[in-house]
Amino acid sequence: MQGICLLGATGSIGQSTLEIIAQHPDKFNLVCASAHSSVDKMADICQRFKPNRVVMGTLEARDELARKCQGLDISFEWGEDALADIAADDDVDQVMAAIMGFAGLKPTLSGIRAKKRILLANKESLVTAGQLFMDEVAHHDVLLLPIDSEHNAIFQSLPQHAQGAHKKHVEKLLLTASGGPFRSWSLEEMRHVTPEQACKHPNWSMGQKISIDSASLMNKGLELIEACWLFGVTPAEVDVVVHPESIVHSMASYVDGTVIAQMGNPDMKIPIAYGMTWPERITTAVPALDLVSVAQLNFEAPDLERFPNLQLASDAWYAGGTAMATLNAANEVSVAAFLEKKIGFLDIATINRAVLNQLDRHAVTSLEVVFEADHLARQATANIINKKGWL
Ligand SMILES: NC(=O)C1=CN([C@@H]2O[C@H](COP(=O)(O)OP(=O)(O)OC[C@H]3O[C@@H](n4cnc5c(N)ncnc54)[C@H](OP(=O)(O)O)[C@@H]3O)[C@@H](O)[C@H]2O)C=CC1
Ligand SMILES: CC(=O)[C@@H](O)[C@H](O)COP(=O)(O)O
Ligand SMILES: [Mn+2]
Repeated sequence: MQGICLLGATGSIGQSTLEIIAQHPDKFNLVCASAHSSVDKMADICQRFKPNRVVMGTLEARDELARKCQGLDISFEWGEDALADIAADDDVDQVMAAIMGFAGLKPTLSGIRAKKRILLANKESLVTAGQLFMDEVAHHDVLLLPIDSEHNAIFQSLPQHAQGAHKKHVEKLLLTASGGPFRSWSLEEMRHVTPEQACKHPNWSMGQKISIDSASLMNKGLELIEACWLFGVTPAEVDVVVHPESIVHSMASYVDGTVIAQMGNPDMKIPIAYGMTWPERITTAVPALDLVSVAQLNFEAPDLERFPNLQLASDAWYAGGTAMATLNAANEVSVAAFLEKKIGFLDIATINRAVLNQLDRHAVTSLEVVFEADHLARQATANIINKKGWL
């Protein structure tokens, strides 16, 4: 029986993980769970799964949850320290890192330091603190399994004994991108899109932030950096390929001309279950892929002029140091501003570029340096957004 700590239990990845746990009660036990403010959703989780410990983002949310769950033998906690503590809980074997954004970094590091199996959905933690993150993984000899569908696909497409930094015979990684809801839209058409339109991903049902990132191709930019850290490559060794059907989840291209791909219906329960049971596999209740009904798989090159975020991510990688934390923070703030209808869709990339160019880059010598870069970039982004006529 594997004890699970589910960070971000009320989100999209959280819900899919709970489905896998519910399908296999003989294999998994929800020991700890967290959410930020979704009290009602968390109350349902508590009633259904009866974890030992639950952490909410604020004291108010914790108190409200505790009131709703009276009679349940659960420790109700709140705040950052408690979040880091549940990831290191003695009864936990695996930590599913599924918090949205930079807020996922500290608790994920806590799970690594406690030598738990890490199921990494939260790409922002690896993007912002990549070298430190991977050093901690190596230092604590931790099993890090990528849950992000593309990275999970690459992991499955690499030779069995060539994970991590070793990529014997592998020439390139082929990272697929759906292209998002505006794949074929002109810049003029994208100028006035609403958050509702941008959140309508053609193939995946996901949280708001990652849905906007998919629409602006910042998700692919973050994933490019994520792939570099996970598999020990540079952006020059990763080709982004737009594949509107999201059936091929990514590929590894070998020196002899072989390309190995992982395919499946677009449902996150597949990579989640894979991570939870690797090197074994279990059933997921996801329908088998019917290639005859899919009929066509299309591929095209990404358009960096209409989707400049992808180029910005590559630039940030090559700039190195805190540049990636800066870009990520700028993007988190600009996406939130777009969702609040304070800025337009195309402004996201314009602001991201301005912040990346404006702030100094520093070597990442400690976690504090990353947090400082994140803080400064959030401030700079908010200043740009609040400044009238910033364009
Ligand atoms: N959804 C998907 O299919 C995929 C997601 N990912 C990655 O997984 C992560 C989660 O994505 P997704 O599930 O879509 O996101 P959601 O927005 O659906 O869920 C986010 C979860 O994080 C919690 N949360 C939000 N802000 C904070 C915070 N400041 N502190 C603590 N907890 C917080 C939320 O709690 P509350 O509900 O209370 O707000 C919720 O439980 C992201 O990093 C995303 O990029 C990667 C691949 C695919
Ligand atoms: C499910 C998943 O992993 C998402 O990151 C998904 O890949 C988003 O799709 P695109 O960013 O390719 O549109
Ligand atoms: Mn992905």
